[in-house]
Amino acid sequence: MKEYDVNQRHIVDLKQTGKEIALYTDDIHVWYGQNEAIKGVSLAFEKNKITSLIGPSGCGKSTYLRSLNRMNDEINDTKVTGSIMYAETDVNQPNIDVYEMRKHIGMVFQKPNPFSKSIYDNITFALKQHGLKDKKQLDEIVETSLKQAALWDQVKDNLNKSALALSGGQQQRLCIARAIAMKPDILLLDEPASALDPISTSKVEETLINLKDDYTIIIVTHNMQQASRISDYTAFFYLGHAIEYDKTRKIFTRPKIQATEDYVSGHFG
Ligand SMILES: Nc1ncnc2c1ncn2[C@@H]1O[C@H](COP(=O)(O)OP(=O)(O)OP(=O)(O)O)[C@@H](O)[C@H]1O
Repeated sequence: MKEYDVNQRHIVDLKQTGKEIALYTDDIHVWYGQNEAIKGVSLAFEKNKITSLIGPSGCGKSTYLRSLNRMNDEINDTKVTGSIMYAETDVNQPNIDVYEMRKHIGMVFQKPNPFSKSIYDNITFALKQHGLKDKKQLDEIVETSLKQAALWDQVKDNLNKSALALSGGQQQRLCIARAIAMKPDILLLDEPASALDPISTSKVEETLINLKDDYTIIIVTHNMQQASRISDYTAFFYLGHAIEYDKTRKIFTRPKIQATEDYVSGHFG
């Protein structure tokens, strides 16, 4: 089994297959002050597929994920270098309208974070901020997004109820509905099911599998079963590098790198 090559540029692997790429990063580095948390990650994400980012705690998965729609901009003393190519644009350039870009690259966080508003308002808030006023159109988007997030049947008669009265799993699916209401191309999810019970987790997983027809999904997960159940591709992160990237099946059955094998088989450390 091979040792890892920290300079491996996985975008080449996917580009060679001729698949349609929704987003790729080229040599991304992220610093928090003097601490370099991401040390040159080049990965590509195939359109309408789910890619899982896995790896031990502190290896940089969330940092990398957050860099993809510039959420690290919100953290003081953070520097991100390298390119993040989306629709032929490098979204890591300073002149990018981050607010506009996040309409295309949406995010769902680990802990469900609905606004303290009604279910309906949670979904329409950002749309209204972006200037959409037409009630009929807003109603339609609320219905479609909740259906896509597999929540419509449970809440359709209570759209004015507070989102905070929903269960944790329902709140997370509402957050997914809120993200997809903006019709992003790419959905970033940072351990979206880690705070949920097994039944809610499996509902969120089902939702994600169904969403892949319309979205490209990139998910950070600590749950190996989850990665193997839902994702088409998996990238293994280690000490700030993406040291192995492949079809999920291969990562879990025939990884090329010893550290990946140790991690996925639970013999890490
Ligand atoms: N807001 C921050 N400010 C300073 N350092 C940070 C910040 N967020 C993360 N780091 C550091 O960056 C490194 C990578 O952290 P990150 O959270 O990206 O890893 P992770 O793989 O997602 O971990 P986990 O699986 O535990 O969530 C760690 O050394 C962490 O301490």
